[in-house]
Amino acid sequence: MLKLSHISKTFNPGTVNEKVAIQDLSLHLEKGDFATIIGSNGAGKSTMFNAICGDFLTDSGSIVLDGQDITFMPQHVRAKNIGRLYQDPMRGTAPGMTIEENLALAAGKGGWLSRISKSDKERFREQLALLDIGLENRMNHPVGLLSGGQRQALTLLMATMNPPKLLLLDEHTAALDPGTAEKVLNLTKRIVEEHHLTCLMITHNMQSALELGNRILMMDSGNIVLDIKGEEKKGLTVEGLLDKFKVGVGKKLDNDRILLSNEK
Ligand SMILES: Nc1ncnc2c1ncn2[C@@H]1O[C@H](COP(=O)(O)OP(=O)(O)OP(=O)(O)O)[C@@H](O)[C@H]1O
Repeated sequence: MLKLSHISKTFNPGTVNEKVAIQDLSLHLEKGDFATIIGSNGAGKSTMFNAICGDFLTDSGSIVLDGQDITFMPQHVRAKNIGRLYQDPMRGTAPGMTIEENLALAAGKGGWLSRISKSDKERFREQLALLDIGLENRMNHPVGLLSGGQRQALTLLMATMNPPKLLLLDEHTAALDPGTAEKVLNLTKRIVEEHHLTCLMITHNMQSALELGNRILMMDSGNIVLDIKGEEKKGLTVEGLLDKFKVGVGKKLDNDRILLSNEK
């Protein structure tokens, strides 16, 4: 479903601010793969997502999504097949518009909000009810009034309403309190399974990295240094995961958000 072949990206080349963010990175995701990604600060995790989404063109390598070479495809065209959630719950929804209007946009009704039919409304209500956070009774409320967790749940629903070929989750629960984060993670798991989505999820939470998905990718210095799946993933503990990183990379996983979250 996704094939990154030898992609590289250096920011500000030839200047004092030159930074090699991605270096000869290759990754092959099968349809339905759900890989969690962990790595040190500045390892290139978000940059890899930006490269996939077409925020910039990579310096070298190719990106193939579902058999189609998208290496030079403009960002807005790729966006039709790629859903993305960010850490900031304020991104991905229009705060001044109602829940119903936001859903209509996600459903592809464009600017024609007057086209929301009775059956659309019913469908939206049913989908919101599945989130199980009471949003189905607040369809006419502006999204700006929702809490961070409610907004992330809604963004997740919107990003997967027309199931994307690839779902990219960039620490999408990091800004939420632990209880809400767990709810949104459970919801993520359910939606990904229901639609058999191919998904990449960056997280600093080692436990989530272990519990969700079928693969764990570890990144360091602009590359994927470990790809853990199958038998190797089964029964792995947080300590075991951190040990693997230390042995594989030759240093401790160094991420300030892991330290702040009181994990090892
Ligand atoms: N647009 C840019 N211009 C210059 N440097 C950039 C740009 N985007 C990213 N970088 C640099 O590239 C490196 C990789 O950044 P990236 O955000 O991908 O790391 P990350 O693994 O997501 O880190 P974190 O866990 O801290 O979010 C960093 O050194 C970062 O400062």
